[in-house]
Amino acid sequence: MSPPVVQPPVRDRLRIAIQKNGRLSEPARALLSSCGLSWRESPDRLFCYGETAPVDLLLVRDDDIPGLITSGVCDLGIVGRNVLLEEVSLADLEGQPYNAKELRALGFGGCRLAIAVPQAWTWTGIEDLRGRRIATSYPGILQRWLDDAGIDATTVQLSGSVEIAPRLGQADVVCDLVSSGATLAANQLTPVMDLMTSEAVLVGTTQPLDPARAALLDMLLRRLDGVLKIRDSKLLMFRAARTALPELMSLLPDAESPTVLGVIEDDDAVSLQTLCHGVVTWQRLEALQRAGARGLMVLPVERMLA
Ligand SMILES: Nc1ncnc2c1ncn2[C@@H]1O[C@H](COP(=O)(O)OP(=O)(O)OP(=O)(O)O)[C@@H](O)[C@H]1O
Ligand SMILES: O=P(O)(O)OC[C@H]1O[C@H](OP(=O)(O)OP(=O)(O)O)[C@H](O)[C@@H]1O
Ligand SMILES: [Mg+2]
Repeated sequence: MSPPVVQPPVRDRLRIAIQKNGRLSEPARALLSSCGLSWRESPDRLFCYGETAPVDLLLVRDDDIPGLITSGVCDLGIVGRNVLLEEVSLADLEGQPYNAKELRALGFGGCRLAIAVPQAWTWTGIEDLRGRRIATSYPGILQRWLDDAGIDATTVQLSGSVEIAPRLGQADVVCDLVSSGATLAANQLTPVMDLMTSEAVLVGTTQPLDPARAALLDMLLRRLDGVLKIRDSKLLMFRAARTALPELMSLLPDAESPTVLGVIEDDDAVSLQTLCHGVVTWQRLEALQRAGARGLMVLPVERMLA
């Protein structure tokens, strides 16, 4: 007799997969903490039980995150867009649909996936890749990009240290992640074309969630939107002559709905407060001061709910 099929119990807690060790681990945790989540560490440090909300964390290799979501083991994940797009591309090349998608871009882990060629080459354009061997850890993204461009080339799949492949004679060029460009330069390579720009993204399933988890996801997205919106925002306050307002406003193109208040016993003066979404540098403050602003104050914004 075959063993009975055991259905997994219905989960009423949300489960988020993040990278265990690596570039995205700390910023991902910090972002979720700033959404009011906290966890109890388990002895194995692989599963963290949500304390302030029924939202648990799973700590894994980043490559495993998309699969954990498509298989329904986790509801959400934080991973580089490059990793998600690779899985989407591989499914697409096989004519399969993919049931996970990017829900939010998170503004950290920025890098790009680029083609880089030996510095000795004179690069004339994408046609130069025809018939070449390209080393990469992203065969799916690369293949789709080559197909779109109608270029026939050979992919040499490597899981790391891709930049060394041309020097070892394994490949002619590389297709790898670039941030500062230091690794390429150290290997005498020059970036010539970008396939994509990447940053950490929140990934979720395209399948409907049960009502309990759907409500938790809604709550998390609302908090996340509030955090992302104000992350680089500051509350700016100053006083000025009423007549100086037009010039001052022209210096604040990123100011959101400024509030202008009257000043007691000075009809010609106003007090202004506004949310600035760009970075408020000393140079900006000095420009405002030259235009007549006085008593300038820049205040951090801790939370915002639309
Ligand atoms: N040099 C870089 N600068 C900025 N972001 C990067 C850089 N390299 C990679 N990233 C981004 O950070 C993500 C994680 O990079 P990391 O090197 O930690 O991954 P990994 O070695 O594959 O980790 P894991 O052990 O979890 O598999 C990448 O998928 C990419 O989105
Ligand atoms: O442009 P740069 O700032 O030099 O960064 C790019 C390098 O960073 C990543 O490698 P990582 O350091 O994670 O090593 P690995 O991929 O071999 O694990 C990426 O794979 C590149 O090799
Ligand atoms: Mg990885």
